[in-house]
Amino acid sequence: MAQRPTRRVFYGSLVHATSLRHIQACPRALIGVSDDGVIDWVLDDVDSASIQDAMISKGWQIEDVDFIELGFGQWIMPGFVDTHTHAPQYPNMGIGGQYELLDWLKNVTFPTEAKFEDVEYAKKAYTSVVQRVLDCGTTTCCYYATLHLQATRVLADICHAKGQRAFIGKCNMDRHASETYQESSPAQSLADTETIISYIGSLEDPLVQPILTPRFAIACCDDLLAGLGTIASQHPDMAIQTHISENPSEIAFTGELFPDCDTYAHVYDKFGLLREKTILAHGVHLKDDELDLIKSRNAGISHCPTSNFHLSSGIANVADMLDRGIKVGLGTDVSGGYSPSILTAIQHASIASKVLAFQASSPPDSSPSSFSQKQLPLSALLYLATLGGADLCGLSSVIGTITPGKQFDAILVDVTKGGVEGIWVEQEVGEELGVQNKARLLEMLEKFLFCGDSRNVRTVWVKGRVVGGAQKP
Ligand SMILES: O=c1[nH]c(=O)c2nc[nH]c2[nH]1
Ligand SMILES: [Zn+2]
Repeated sequence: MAQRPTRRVFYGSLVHATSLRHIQACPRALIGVSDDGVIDWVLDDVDSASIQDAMISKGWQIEDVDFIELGFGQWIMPGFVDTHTHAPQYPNMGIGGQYELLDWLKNVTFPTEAKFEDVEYAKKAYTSVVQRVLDCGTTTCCYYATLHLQATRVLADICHAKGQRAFIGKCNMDRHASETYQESSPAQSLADTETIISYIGSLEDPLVQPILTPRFAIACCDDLLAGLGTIASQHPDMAIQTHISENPSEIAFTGELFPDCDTYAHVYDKFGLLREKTILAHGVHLKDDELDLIKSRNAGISHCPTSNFHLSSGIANVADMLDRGIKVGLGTDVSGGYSPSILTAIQHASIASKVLAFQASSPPDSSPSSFSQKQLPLSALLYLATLGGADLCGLSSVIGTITPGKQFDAILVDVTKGGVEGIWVEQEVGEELGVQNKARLLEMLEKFLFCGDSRNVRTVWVKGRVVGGAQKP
């Protein structure tokens, strides 16, 4: 029996942000994806009559491939990268907004996370969390788990089985949490960290990687942070995630606990935890010298605007970070944030930048290369949600754009009525998408980013494998 072809060719629109300032919109692209999930070639503007010839020019025959033709109002774009979320907090989404951070942790979050001691509960909860995140179009996700070793294994197993690209972190937290939800000692925390690193390695899945996860400086004693610094030095390529400078009371308490450190960022630096692939969530109140330090260490920020608004933390000055050349990605930060979708983070990142712009006391920098005191353009929003997030995680050569040699982590978006009932886009009589109307494609993209939801995310691929979406083929 003839083998089913697994090479795929897509014909239709392609949209991606290749930099903070540039969106490439190709209304009639032809994309060849190899059977190993790697993008083999991309042709920018192909007339429908020339498809066969174009494929032959790449050495591909139409009979040997799955050929997928997109309709009007549909396009391929890179999957989203969520650079900061808490898998065990999904049961709490939408509640607790009356609190600020430290009370919210005590009253809402720690009691919920404590339930993940029960492995059966973890299996049920994490199975639905990971599928929900995938269906939102998030192909790469940086997950905080809880402090529990077994439940963290479960989260890694589920990402592995479902095919999500994921960073999985067992939380380190040996103080200032609660009697029933706190690790017993730094030694225990470090031993469990070594165990989870080995366990995730044993899955032999390049998509699923461990990430060191000191919860935040308040929750880790000096010995624990020092031990994590040692583990980090033994694994120079491993990613690290933590929280920084989210809320004034948190910053003040951190200062009391680490009187020898000039700033919050210096605490992590002192213990060797500030380096390339260190993902610092929030960074709402960072000072100049901290930003300099973060930049000099090549670490970056996960901007979590939904959470920053919901827990009344403040507004992170992303434009300033970008002007300084600091890496920035977006994070949903569920359940400080109340949405699992990066689309919501995009919308709130836009609002946050507008609020800062209209509150600014001086006129914006007139240089076109500066983002400061200006609203973030669509290109920057899309970049943060895709390639910027990938860069923060050390994956910019692997994912984040639809480029030959990268892996096909992508979503098929549909903003037509055929996709979902509602608003959306009507094709005008005689209207075709071609090079002459890229603007129409960009308008549809904008509509999706600001009013879309998971119903518009029709299919989701990670490394060429279908892993989610509203209408999986
Ligand atoms: O938004 C946050 N969510 C958390 O779970 C957390 N823990 C420490 N600091 C935190 N901030
Ligand atoms: Zn968080």
